[in-house]
Amino acid sequence: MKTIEVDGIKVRIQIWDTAGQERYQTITKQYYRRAQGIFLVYDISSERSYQHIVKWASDVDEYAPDGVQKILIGNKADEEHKRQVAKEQGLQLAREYGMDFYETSACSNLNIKESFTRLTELVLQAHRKELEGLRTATAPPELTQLEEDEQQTPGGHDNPKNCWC
Ligand SMILES: Nc1nc2c(ncn2[C@@H]2O[C@H](COP(=O)(O)OP(=O)(O)OP(=O)(O)O)[C@@H](O)[C@H]2O)c(=O)[nH]1
Repeated sequence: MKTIEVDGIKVRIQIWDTAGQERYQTITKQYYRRAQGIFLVYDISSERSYQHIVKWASDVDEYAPDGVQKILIGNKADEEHKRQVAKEQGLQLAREYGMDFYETSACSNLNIKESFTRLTELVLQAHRKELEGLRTATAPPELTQLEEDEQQTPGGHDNPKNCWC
């Protein structure tokens, strides 16, 4: 559990680290079910881990709820001398999936806070949109009509021709 502040709001996030190994896959899939945000992480010093992202992404599509927010991460950015995956490859893949992308380092604390803050922001935004959708769908018809009429009124108080008093 971690509390972080996003847009002045204190948000308590619960972080789960799934096992990457194949033999734990049955358990891993259960983590997806209630996730609101997911980091897909590869290791910039391992081309193989980058290739594996396709598999992770398809599992997420299959098992995570619709509307889950995702960010692609290239970790171990401190290991530049061992780099096998160019930053542009990460950016390209993230673009294909429509995700944000960060290169991070858990060792040198590069972009760790930034990526968690961004994912939390995306989850909050999605949650707000969902609430807004529900609010509109359940608003009484008269209220909806009134709101639409108000929006169509040109000028408002500054326009004497449209004065309602
Ligand atoms: N240099 C470097 N090493 C890292 C970094 N992050 C993790 N490691 C090392 O990479 C190894 C694997 O880290 P884990 O956190 O166990 O990786 P994981 O993906 O959770 O592994 P699984 O649980 O097996 O899926 C450990 O030796 C870590 O110390 C990083 O940013 N830079």
